[in-house]
Parts: sequence; C-alpha cells; structure tokens
Amino acid sequence: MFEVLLAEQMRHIESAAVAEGQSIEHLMETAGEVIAQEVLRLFKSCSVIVLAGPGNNGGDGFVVARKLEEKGWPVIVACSKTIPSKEGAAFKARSQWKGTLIDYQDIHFKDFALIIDGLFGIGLSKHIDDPYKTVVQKANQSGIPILAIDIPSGIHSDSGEELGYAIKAHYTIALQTLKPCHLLLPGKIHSGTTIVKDIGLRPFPTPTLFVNAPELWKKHYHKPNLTDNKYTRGHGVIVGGAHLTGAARLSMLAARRVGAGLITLLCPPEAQIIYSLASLGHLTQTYEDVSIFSEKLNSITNLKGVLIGPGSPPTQDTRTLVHKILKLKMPTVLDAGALTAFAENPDELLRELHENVVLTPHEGEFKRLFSISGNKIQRTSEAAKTAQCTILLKGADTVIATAYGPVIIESQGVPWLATGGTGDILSGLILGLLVQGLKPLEAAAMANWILNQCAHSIGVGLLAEDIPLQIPKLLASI
Ligand SMILES: NC(=O)C1=CN([C@@H]2O[C@H](COP(=O)(O)OP(=O)(O)OC[C@H]3O[C@@H](n4cnc5c(N)ncnc54)[C@H](O)[C@@H]3O)[C@@H](O)[C@H]2O)[C@@H](O)CC1
Ligand SMILES: [K+]
Repeated sequence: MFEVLLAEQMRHIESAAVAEGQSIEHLMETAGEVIAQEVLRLFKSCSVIVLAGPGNNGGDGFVVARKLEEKGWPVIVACSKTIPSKEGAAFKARSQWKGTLIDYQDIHFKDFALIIDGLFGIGLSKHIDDPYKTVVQKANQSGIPILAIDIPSGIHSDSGEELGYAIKAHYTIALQTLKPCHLLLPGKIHSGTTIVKDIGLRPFPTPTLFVNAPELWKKHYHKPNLTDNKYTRGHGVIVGGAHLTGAARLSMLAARRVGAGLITLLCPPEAQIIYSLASLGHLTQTYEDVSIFSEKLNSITNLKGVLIGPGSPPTQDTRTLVHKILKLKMPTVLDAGALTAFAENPDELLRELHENVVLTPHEGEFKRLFSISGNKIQRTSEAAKTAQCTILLKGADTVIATAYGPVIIESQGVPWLATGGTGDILSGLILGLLVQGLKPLEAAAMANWILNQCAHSIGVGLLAEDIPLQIPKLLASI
C-alpha cells in the first residue's frame, strides 16, 4: 500500500494480470464496482452526470454509471459520439450502458448534483483540447462536487502537471495504488481527497516510489531502552553562526527532542552566550577561527553527526567549514546557508558529497546547486545520483531521493508549515535521527513525517517554536 506506481508500471501489472488469465473487461468491471461503492458511501442518492472519455478511464465511467443506475440513482452519461472504436473493453462497457447518452455540449450541469470524471486516466500524454477542454472548464465552474476516476482528467499521471486544463476533483478514487500525480503539485490539489481502492492486481515486483509512512522506516528507529545512556543515543554537533542564531537554536531543540543523546553547539566565541542561554541541557563549544574548527570537532566525544547551515552566512568561511566536515565522512546534514554558500560554484560542493550526507534544499536552493529539468521526482532522483547522497527537496510535496534508487514522497503537505524556522526544525530532526543510527533516507523520511504530523496537530497559527513540544507524543505513537 505504500508503493506509488508510474503509468508504465501500472500497465505492467495490468498485463501480468491478463497473462494470468484475467480479462481487461473483468478489471474494468471491478474498477467500476469499487468506484460505485465509494460513491454510495460518500454521497446520498442524487442525479449524476458521468463524463466518459475515449479510453479505458471512460470505460470505467460507463461501468460506474450502470452500477449506480442499478441502485436506482438517476444517471446520464456524456461522451463523444465517435469514440471509442468498436473494440476493446471500453467499447463493451459503453455498449452495456442502456441509459441516456448525450454529447458533452448538451450537458446542463445545473441539472446534476454529482459529476463523475471518467474523461482521462493514466493514458493522457498531451494537452487536452476541445471538446474535452470546454467540458472540463464547465465542470470546474459548475460548483458541483466532482469525483474523479483514478486521476483527475487533464493531470499527467507521472508528473502531477496540468496538461492545459484539468478537473478539480473533490474526491479521487485511485485504482490499485497511488500514482505520483496524487502527491505532487498541482495534481495533489486537483485530486482533492484521494482514496485508494484495490482492484485485485498483484503488487509491482520492484517498486521504487513510495508514499511516506512509518512502515518504511520505523523498524530502524529504536526507542530508548534501559541499557542506553546519553552516549549510546549519539552525540551531534550543530554549527551555529555568529548572527541569525535562532535557526541553529531551533535545530538544537528538534535534535534533542527526537532523541539525540547529546547536542553540542559549535559556534564563534562572540555567540556562545546566546547559544548557552538557549536551553539548559545542551553543550556549547567555540572555535575562534576556521583553522581550528577541525581540531574542535575532533575533540568531541563520540561524535556521530554534524549539521551545518541554519543561520550560516553564505561565505568563504562557511564553505571552508563544510569542506572540513565532509572530510570526516560522517553523517552530515547540509541546509540553508551551507547550500547557498556554493551557489557560485556548485561543483566545489558536489564532488565532495558522500553517501552519509543529507541535503535539505527548498526549490530556490536546489536551483542554485543543480541545473536539472523534469518533474520533481526526476529532478530529485537525478540530483541525488549526481551528488551521490540523499536529497530532501522541500515543499508541500516534499520528495526524498537517494543515489541508490528509492524515492519517498510526502503525502501530507501542511499549509501552515510555510513559515520561518520550520526548515531548521526539519534539519535538526534529521541530525537527531542520524546520530541515533538511522540511515540518511530513513532519517530524512522519518523527520519529514514527524514535522508534518506535528504541524497537522498544531494547526493554523503554528510557530516553528511550537513543534518540538509535540514530538514526544508522536514518538510514543510510533
Ligand atoms: N491499468 C489497469 O490495470 C486498469 C486501468 N483501468 C483504467 O484505464 C485507465 C487507463 O486507460 P487508457 O490507457 O485507455 O487511457 P485513458 O483512458 O487515460 O486515455 C487514453 C485515451 O485517450 C486518448 N488521448 C490521450 N491523450 C489525449 C488528449 N490529449 N486528447 C484527446 N485524446 C487523448 C488516447 O488516444 C486514448 O484513446 C486508467 O486510468 C483506469 O481508469 C481500469 O479500467 C482497470 C484496470
Ligand atoms: K479521470
């Protein structure tokens, strides 16, 4: 249930089912049945218009229409007169529809209380034009609830991009698995509430895309036990700048709350007082000059990971510190200023990254380091391969990718996380989990999940400072 499948992978499992003796007609009948069941669950009996398109998504629409009519619902189907061609499952589904059939242009949307969108599914590959464009526009403007079959029509299944015009659904019933478009913007918004319904296909044998969920990483996270002490829980260093000290202080709180045994703030001497007073249970160390930074870092007992970037200025000194940290080859989080410091010459950073590093750029920071085009999954994956590390590309549709393959997409997306300091909390959480022994991918995914869950429970009005106190009850729930 955590796999997210590309259109090609969906076709693969469909073909495998056919090779095992199932027919497309049977799969379509199942799809129509599960969607009709969801309509019955979500809505009271009402007049329905089904928009049926030229392919199998349209075929599903005809089956849903038949199932709802059998339950006594008033249903009309709208489709193009010329299609589908006189073969295949979609044609069969259409010929089994004995109710009213009209052309798109003859729809009076005000006569209906529910629109079922079966125009296009995973087969849409190019921008939609008329008659589909106009019917999509009118459906969106009607204000009537829309339930999309599999994906909202007009959205590209693999990228979530809008191909000209796209249905804005209230509900989307995803068949068998989620597709990237249910998670990536703008498809995520167009999907409304997405519900996944099994249609009896076997899982894809080698999935590479996953939706973020505790099942992906919780076996790597160990709650403290009686034999633990602060050293076995891991010691992390956060490099704090002389100014903008709030950022590293937020990271420190998050790293400690998520369970790091010890956190030391390593900072220039003039800022030590600020960091010392930030809370009571962390340590501070100073480095007078970048030339003695490595010495100071090496003197820290049982050091298990380093975070640099929150509040760091994008300067030569920051670049020097990053180089010194990367030489240690230890678990490292690079965020904010530690990324922007390399904007002029990204290669200087990229060639030194290694498998224990997590980068946490937002789109702007990402573009300063990588000139990669494509959808968010492609860009994050390619960047992770180029940099040979883990990359968490932030946003309402955060994507986390590794150099070795798996990609995790966040499903939650909490709007009120878009406020100052939440990124510092995230990088602190990742550090806190890395020093406890989680691998970069798992640490990044778990941290992002915690951040979103906390934000969700805090609600509108969230401040970054509110998040750390939410962490204990969340850890207890894992
Ligand atoms: N994969 C599976 O295992 C199953 C898929 N089913 C349904 O089948 C759908 C996929 O069906 P299809 O592959 O037939 O694809 P679609 O129904 O998404 O659409 C493809 C059809 O639209 C046409 N088309 C594509 N882009 C167009 C454009 N811009 N303007 C006009 N016409 C365009 C194509 O020529 C083709 O006729 C799924 O989304 C799902 O709803 C279900 O029937 C059950 C099983
Ligand atoms: K659809």
